[in-house]
This record gives sequence, structure tokens and C-alpha cells, in this order.
Amino acid sequence: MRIPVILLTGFLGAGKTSLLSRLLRDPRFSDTAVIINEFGEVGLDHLLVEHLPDEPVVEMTSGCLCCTVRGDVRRALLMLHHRSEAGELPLFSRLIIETTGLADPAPVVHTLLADPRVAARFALAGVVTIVDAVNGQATLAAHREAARQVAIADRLLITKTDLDAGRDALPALCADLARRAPGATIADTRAPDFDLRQAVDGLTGFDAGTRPADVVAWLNAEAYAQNAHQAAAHEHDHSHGHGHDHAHHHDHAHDVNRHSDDIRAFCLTLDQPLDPAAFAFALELLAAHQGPDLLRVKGLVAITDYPDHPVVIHMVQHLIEPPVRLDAWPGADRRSRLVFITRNIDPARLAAFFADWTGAGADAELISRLT
Ligand SMILES: Nc1nc2c(ncn2[C@@H]2O[C@H](COP(=O)(O)OP(=O)(O)OP(=O)(O)O)[C@@H](O)[C@H]2O)c(=O)[nH]1
Repeated sequence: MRIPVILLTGFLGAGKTSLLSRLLRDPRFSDTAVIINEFGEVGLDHLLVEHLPDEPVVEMTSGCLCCTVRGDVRRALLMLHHRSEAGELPLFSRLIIETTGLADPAPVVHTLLADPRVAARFALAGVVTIVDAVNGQATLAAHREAARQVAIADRLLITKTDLDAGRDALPALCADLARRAPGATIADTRAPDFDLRQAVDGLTGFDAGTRPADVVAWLNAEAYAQNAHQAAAHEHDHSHGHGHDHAHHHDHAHDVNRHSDDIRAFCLTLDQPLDPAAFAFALELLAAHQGPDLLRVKGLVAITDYPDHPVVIHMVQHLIEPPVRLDAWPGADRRSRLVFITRNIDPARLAAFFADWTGAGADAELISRLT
């Protein structure tokens, strides 16, 4: 029997990882394998997400899932299947693929539906898209990646309605979502009657024919891009007489237009523990002045009061989540690290801003420019 795959998508900071963590803690989902794609090479999720010890989890940190999907996700799927059949990993009866927040789901969907080796082993049960009630509508209007993730969904799961701003925005957001994805069901993950099991396991199979016309067009464009890519790779092998994998380079050539070219990811490293008040003020200032361009910030921060207990920071646009203090550092590196995904923000200027406000030496390392 083919293993059902649930594609979990949603814009940066919508709440994908939180929902996945909630699901993986639930014993009803103990037979679940997960493929997580982190954006950028210096991601922090592997330090921040708790995995159960023998859970089959594959983390792909090679960049943006939609840009590397044709090689990496295919390899990850086949490897998981092979290792589980060989008894090296527990058998699993469902697979969840979490995309990055900037991923266009179409290449993943196409790979699952059209790659013969993948499709013989896995069946796409459906696409679940997470939408943040607080930022959702503004994000949908500003980012075509977010609009595509919604349009292709079978199920739209809304988060952050426990916050006043989220609750207030809910009716207008639902109306917008119903227009953008007329065939999708919508559920509020914070409603008392929300059923996670039904949300994930109730999907009966992805049917491209029920999607809006533009979604069908994207999927067709994807099929065309993949065929063209395979033909180019084939020709290349013949002309050079060797078969190493050039998929990555070709894929980026196809993907030039997938992301806005002003979006960048970088990691800021601060070399001394920070004064908590100065750091909090710097974050608030940043959120107030650059909110819509701070697409996502995740960090592990050493503070002067408790240097052995790092603080986890999450920001999504102007929303600063309450910081969480950890019992211990999750690895040997005890420097503060903040991963930013931003629009139109110069990493060097941001490093200088933090250095000024906190007095710590700050370095910015560019992870990726999404062009
Ligand atoms: N109040 C509230 N916060 C939430 C909810 N869901 C997620 N969050 C918070 O939103 C922030 C982002 O959540 P994540 O689960 O990391 O979001 P994500 O979509 O995985 O983010 P990326 O991987 O960066 O795209 C975190 O600080 C979460 O704690 C929710 O329903 N309510």
C-alpha cells in the first residue's frame, strides 16, 4: 500500500513547526515520518525542535525546498522508504513534508504526483496550509508565495486566534481565504473543537482538477519545467560523457522568478551575552520601524542575567513572541545567533544597529540571496 503524504506549507512564521511539534507529541501520530526543510545553511530549527529519539526525521538544509525539490525531496523520500523497509528505521504509515515558508508548493506536488518511483511508493493525500490570523491578510496581499500556498490547499488551518489581533482579524481572513481557495476547508487550530487527527488524516487524495484554473496552470508549468530540465540534463550527460548531478544549477536557472529578489536570509552572531533590557528594546525598535520587512527572525540568545540559559526568540513581522528560556544550551556554541529572513534590509546595517544598542560585537553572515 502506498504511504499517504501530507504536504504542510504556510508562509514564514505562520506556525508550521509548532503544529508539527504538537502533532509529534501526540501518541496517535507515533507512526509518522517527517521531512523538514529549513531555509538556509545556518538554520536553528534542528536545535529548537524536539524530536522523539527514534522518530524518522530527515532535515534538509540545502536551501529552499522548491528550488532543490527535484533532487533532494525525491532522494529523501526514497531513502526514508528504503531504510524503513530494510528495518533501519521504524515502519511509518504517514509522511509529513514541511516546506519552508517561502516555498512554492507546485514542484513538490508535481514530484509526488509524477515521479514514477516516488508515486509507486507514496500517495499525496493533500496539502495543508497554515495561515497566521494576525499577519495573514497583509502577507497574502504582499507575497505571491503565500497566495500560492493558499490557492493550492485542500485544508487551511488558521493559527494565532488566541491573540486578540488574530481573533479580530478572523472573519475577514476567512472570507479572503474562501475567495482564494474555494474548494479548501478552513479550520481554526485554536478553536476548542479543533480535531488535529481529522485535519491531518481526513485528507483523501490530491485532485488537481478541483483547483482554481491558475493552480492547474502552475502545475502544468511545473511539469513543463521538469521535463525541460530532464532533457537538458540528459543532453549534458551525453555531451560530457559523465553523469554527475547538475540538477541544482539547472533548477536555479528555472527558479529565478520564484521569489522576490529583495528577500535575503542572514545570520547575525553576537559574541558576548547581552543586556536583556537593551536587547529587548532593540527588537521593539526594529519591529516598530521595519515590521513588514522582518519576515522572520529566530534566535538563540545569551543574556547577561542567565548566560547558561539561552533565550529562544521568535519574531514574525511586527509580532515579537514571548521569549522562552531554555534549561541549557542545545550545543557547544554559546554565542547568540539570530537568523533573519528580511525584505530590503541590509545585513551590515542591521549588525551595526545591534552592536550599537547592545554593545556586543556583531557579525552578519549572508546565508542566501533568493535570486
Ligand atoms: N500565540 C500563538 N503563537 C503561535 C501559534 N502558532 C505558532 N505560534 C508562534 O509563532 C511563531 C512562529 O511559529 P513556527 O511554528 O516556528 O512557524 P513556522 O511556520 O514553522 O515558521 P518558519 O519555519 O520560520 O516558516 C513561534 O513563536 C510560535 O510559538 C498560535 O496558534 N498562537
